[in-house]
Amino acid sequence: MSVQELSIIGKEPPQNYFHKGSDAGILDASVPLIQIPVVDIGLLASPSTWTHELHKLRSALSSWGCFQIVSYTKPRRPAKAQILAWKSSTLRKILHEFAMKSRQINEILLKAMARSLDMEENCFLDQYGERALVTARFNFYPPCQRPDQILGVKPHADASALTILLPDKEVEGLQFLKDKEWFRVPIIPQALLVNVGDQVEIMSNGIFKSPVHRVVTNSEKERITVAVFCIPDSDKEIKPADALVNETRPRLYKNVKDYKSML
Ligand SMILES: O=C(O)CCC(=O)C(=O)O
Ligand SMILES: [Fe+2]
Repeated sequence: MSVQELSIIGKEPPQNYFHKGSDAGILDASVPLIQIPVVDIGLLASPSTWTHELHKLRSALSSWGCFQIVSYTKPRRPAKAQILAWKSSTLRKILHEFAMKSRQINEILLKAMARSLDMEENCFLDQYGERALVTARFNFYPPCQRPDQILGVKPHADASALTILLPDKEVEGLQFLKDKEWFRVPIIPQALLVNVGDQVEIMSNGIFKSPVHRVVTNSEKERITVAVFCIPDSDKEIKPADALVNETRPRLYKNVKDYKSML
């Protein structure tokens, strides 16, 4: 029987679902809120508006490794793809549009991240390659009777370059680890959550952190999220950008290739 079915009939999940880490038995859904900025992706598009957003981006990524994005400032003309996304009705079409949009967001953000470190804007994107992969994972967390002992997802860091998460509109659950403490992500309507994955940590020579995160469960409500993993071309060598290696900041990572399958 699946955990979803067990949850419906009110039974506990098998033992391997019980959290056994150092904070086992005290899983806390009410940890402090994360202090990360909301970046307006529309403002990242032009030199006249990007300075403040780049500053926020750099500080969020070097401390937390994540931030939220919104698009309050609309592009001058809505892209055709955007209009299509509203109108299309089948999951296949919507998912395709979402993947395409995620690819664009990934590109805009990798350029902005390079600029925020005063580097040439294609520094990260060039490593990314032409045959990059966008994979989406649907996460369904059924209500769980033992939220104090059972995690939805165990602590991990993502193997992607960037991860773009479409959070649940009503139910919190995602938490990030910083300085050995857990912080929860609030629900911000219309926002996407972006976190750095291991491969951007490598490219940035450790300046941007790939944060450890986990998902706690809820006793009453189910939670659904879609995680989009942006993954570099498996033929491309990923390495710390030359401009970020110097005498004061030695190279911290070896070159990696097809990193996702190395794990
Ligand atoms: O569901 C979430 O909030 C996050 C899921 C996650 O971390 C993952 O799929 O890698
Ligand atoms: Fe994750």
